Amino acid sequence: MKDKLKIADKTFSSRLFTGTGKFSSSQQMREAILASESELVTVALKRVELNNETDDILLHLKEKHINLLPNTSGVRTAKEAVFAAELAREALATNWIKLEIHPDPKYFLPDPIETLQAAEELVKKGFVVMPYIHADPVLCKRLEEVGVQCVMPLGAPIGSNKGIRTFDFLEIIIEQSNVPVIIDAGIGAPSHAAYAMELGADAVLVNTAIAVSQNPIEMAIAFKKAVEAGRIAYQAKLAPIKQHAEASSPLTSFLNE
Ligand SMILES: CC(=O)[C@@H](O)[C@H](O)COP(=O)(O)O
Repeated sequence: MKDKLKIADKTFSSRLFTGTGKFSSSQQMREAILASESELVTVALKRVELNNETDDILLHLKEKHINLLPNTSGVRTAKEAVFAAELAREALATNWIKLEIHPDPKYFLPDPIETLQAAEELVKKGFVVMPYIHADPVLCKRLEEVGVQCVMPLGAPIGSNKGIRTFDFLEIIIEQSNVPVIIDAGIGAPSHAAYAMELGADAVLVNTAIAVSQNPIEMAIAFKKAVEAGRIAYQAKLAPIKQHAEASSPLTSFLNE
């Protein structure tokens, strides 16, 4: 029995969210996403033809269980992000928006000031805001205060596949958060995703590691299983880490007899 994740008015059975970039074809993207059993799939507004019902990407994602999550990737300011979100709401009939403001072309690191400003405005306009941010516990609290529905701190830079490099700060964010924490970006292997879930993340978002794999469908299945395993381990509570060795079976009574 899988436990469910609730964000705003939606409930998810899968805690693996996926992206749509970097696949070698739309058909391959579709097959990998179906194999992942992901129910929340992010699409870059700049990549889809919003007013075209036959847009290739949208057409390949037309499934009852798939919720599309438009993202604002490509915008540089809060003003541009709000404009992009409004366009997406009108064209895709969803008030959900993944807020991404990363003007820096080398590391794509999110701009915290523009993100907070845009989040506040979008919440006031009735959006369910899912902000992509650095693993900054203070910013997470500020975003929560303005009414975002979750936070999406990065594990490592987008597309770097480096894994959970922000570990210490993610732990604080998870400890303090009153909204779901979704670890986004830089997750390069199923083991990274399992680790994120063992830490107590509510979900993870993975794109590059699945899309650029030599076999994206098999990799999507591996990520699905890793996320499930990590979640079960988190719920079962991991054994505490000890500084010294501790025998796994009792030695004393055997030696004393
Ligand atoms: C913020 C952003 O763009 C990420 O959601 C990205 O789509 C996923 O990151 P990876 O490509 O590193 O998995």
